[in-house]
Amino acid sequence: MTTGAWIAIAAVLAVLIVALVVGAVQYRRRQVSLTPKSEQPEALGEAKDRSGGYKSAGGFSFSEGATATAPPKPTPEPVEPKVVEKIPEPPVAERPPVEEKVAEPEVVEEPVAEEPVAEEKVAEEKVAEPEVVEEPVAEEKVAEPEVVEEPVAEPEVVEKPVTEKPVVEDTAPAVAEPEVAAPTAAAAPVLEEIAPTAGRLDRLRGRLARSQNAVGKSLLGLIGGGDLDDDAWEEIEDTLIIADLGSAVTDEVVGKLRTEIAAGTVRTEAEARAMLRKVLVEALHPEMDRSIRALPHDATPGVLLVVGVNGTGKTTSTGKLARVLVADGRRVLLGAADTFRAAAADQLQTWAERVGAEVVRGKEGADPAAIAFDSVSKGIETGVDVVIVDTAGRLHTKTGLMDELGKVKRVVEKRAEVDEVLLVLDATIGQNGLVQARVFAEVVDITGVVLTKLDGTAKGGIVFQVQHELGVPVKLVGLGEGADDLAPFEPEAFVDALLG
Ligand SMILES: Nc1nc2c(ncn2[C@@H]2O[C@H](COP(=O)(O)OP(=O)(O)OP(=O)(O)O)[C@@H](O)[C@H]2O)c(=O)[nH]1
Repeated sequence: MTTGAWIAIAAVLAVLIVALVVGAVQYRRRQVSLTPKSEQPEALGEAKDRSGGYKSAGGFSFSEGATATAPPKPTPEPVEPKVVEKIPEPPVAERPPVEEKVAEPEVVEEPVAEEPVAEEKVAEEKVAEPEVVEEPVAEEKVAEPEVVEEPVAEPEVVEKPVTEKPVVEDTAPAVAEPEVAAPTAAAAPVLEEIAPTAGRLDRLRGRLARSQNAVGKSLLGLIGGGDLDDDAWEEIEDTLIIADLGSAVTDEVVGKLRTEIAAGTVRTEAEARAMLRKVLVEALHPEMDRSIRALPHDATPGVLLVVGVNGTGKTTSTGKLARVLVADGRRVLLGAADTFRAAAADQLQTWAERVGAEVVRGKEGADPAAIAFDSVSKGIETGVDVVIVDTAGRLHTKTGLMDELGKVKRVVEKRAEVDEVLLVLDATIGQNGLVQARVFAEVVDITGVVLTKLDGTAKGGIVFQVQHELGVPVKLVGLGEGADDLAPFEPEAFVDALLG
């Protein structure tokens, strides 16, 4: 080979070596530049912020609790022994998926996982380790069927549990059953978009108007019709009674209307309308504080108890309220203390998952007070802004209710002050709702009322009566089965809807 040929080969080799070196350097650079990204993916940041993106402009009014209900108690450390015993022990197996932890670092699940089935431990221990989302045990199987029926309002909800809980293999030892954890572990929670909370009552007003402004129209027709004789006044009274205002409020309203008419200030239809509006708004006591005491204070979360008879819309209203709070940027924990119906906890859990709230639940039949206690304990431990406890509302006997509900409140107060006790009433049952309200009011200090199903009745007048009877404000109204069909109650807007 000639010298020239050698030189050519050497040159080619040199070029190859240089190319290899450059290639290696670039490859390493790429590796290095990828690392930091993988360590802090932006997506994670978003997932961690459960309420990010859901900020709302307002509409609902939240405040700090403090004075309304029973004054905070000293907080004795030891938990009631009974409570402890009933607390359902979470099977270690139920651990939530890894992604969940990523999305919600504060979530309690971690500690739970490390916990053996140490039920016999001391009370305090349990208190400190609320079992998040688990309930194996045979009883659950029995309750299975209910799960299927429950998700009336949210089809997707239903599917999860159903799919994951294949009619429980009757034989296997329930305790180890993984299906129990299914709903929790059920895939990465897809946070839903929450409808703007501002101006909700206005937006939902049509639903009220549809069913109720017949009342307003008839009143306007009578009052704006000129001279009012006794028959006309009687008809006005009947209209108000039929609309469920009750005799006391009806008397009050009619009395004021008579005074106004006698003063001769009402000469036109517009004036009649303005006068009627004023009298009805006054009867709704617009001066009452309707803010929801859900904000944290004194380093503890706001604590709300939601009470009411089963079927009135307690769980649904709890879920809707959680959505509003999350939309307001709050971290929410829901306590499924309605252990009377197996599906109720699943239902609540689904509501929570849809907005990224935490849940504390126990198995069916567990002591509601224990779950309520654990919920508040966990809420304090994880530093959430508000804990909402959905209670069971069996109304078998007044005594039973007294015992159960009274105990729930007492036990919760060992950990934190109860800021708000919301009584959920179904507007469609009219007078019966009032009877229920009286019973509950005797058991716990109701601080506010949530009137549901106002979209399905022409008897919105129950609002007047409930406030008059209980002396507490209607704070929220349910206007549909949709997840965001909950609105703050505003007397003026309500009367406007009534008058059409
Ligand atoms: N139309 C209408 N339906 C409502 C409203 N609020 C709740 N509901 C429906 O009422 C039914 C009962 O609601 P739940 O929340 O399960 O009632 P609950 O009081 O928790 O009953 P339990 O879970 O048995 O304790 C469900 O079908 C809800 O969708 C409302 O404002 N309007």
